Amino acid sequence: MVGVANEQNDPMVVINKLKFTYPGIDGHPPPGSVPLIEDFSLSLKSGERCLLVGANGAGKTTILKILGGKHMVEPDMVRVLGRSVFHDTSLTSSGDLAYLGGEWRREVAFAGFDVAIQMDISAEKMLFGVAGVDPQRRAELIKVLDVDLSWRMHKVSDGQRRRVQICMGLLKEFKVLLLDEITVDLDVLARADLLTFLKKECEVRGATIIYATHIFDGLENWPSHIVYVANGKLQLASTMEDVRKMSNLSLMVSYPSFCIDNLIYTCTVHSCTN
Ligand SMILES: Nc1ncnc2c1ncn2[C@@H]1O[C@H](COP(=O)(O)OP(=O)(O)OP(=O)(O)O)[C@@H](O)[C@H]1O
Repeated sequence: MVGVANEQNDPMVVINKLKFTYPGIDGHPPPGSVPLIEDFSLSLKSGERCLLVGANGAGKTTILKILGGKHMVEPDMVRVLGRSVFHDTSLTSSGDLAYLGGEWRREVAFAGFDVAIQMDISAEKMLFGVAGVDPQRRAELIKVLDVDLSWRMHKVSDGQRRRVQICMGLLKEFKVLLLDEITVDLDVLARADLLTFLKKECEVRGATIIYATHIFDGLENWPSHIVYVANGKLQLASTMEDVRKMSNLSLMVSYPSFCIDNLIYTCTVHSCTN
């Protein structure tokens, strides 16, 4: 039985031989189905930043959703801060575990803020309407994300709306943050500023971040770990170049020298169509 994490020493996130199959209409895995995720293990400590990479449909979002407590798995397969995320909802309601993904309304609600984004409301009202936030942190985030407080949410562009979303999702001091490609709508400068802020959150506050992305631009010095999620057989790599060769991801071709010291975990992720 795994206890509650002592954040100084214990891993913040532990995935232990994770196995997962999407349930069928009766709530159970269809007979004979191959698990989408199998034998996936990963452990991350305070301060670590993990990139989750892989082709479309590889299972990155599924893994983040499991980590965010949205899909039930055996309690010992996934622990965040020493607790089972699916069973211990205080992890998310307290803001210790935050999830920022593609769908605004749901993800923000999931992080504890149930706010309708498209209504006629100002960015200021949204960002100052969240209780229990350090005003200095809020001011820093507004600056980092270059949010204009007078923006009306029903009139802004997708990228501007996205900035407010991210700002909202980061207002509380999370311990573990799950990011499912949230930077697609951001321009290059905004993305770089955000990545710098997130790295600082890990280095200064000891937060742990898992970030699923296809965009490798500007990430050369960002991660401490890279996890490559792939269809089919067990994949093993020690550098991003290895990942590039195995995955044939065209985006990585532009970054052949992208390589860090501490790397790649192994896992088996099967495509649903296998
Ligand atoms: N609710 C669901 N029920 C059944 N199958 C699903 C469900 N959600 C996703 N899948 C399947 O699981 C597989 C992995 O999907 P997932 O969204 O985790 O991939 P991904 O790596 O995040 O892809 P992308 O890079 O395109 O976002 C896909 O084959 C997808 O069709």
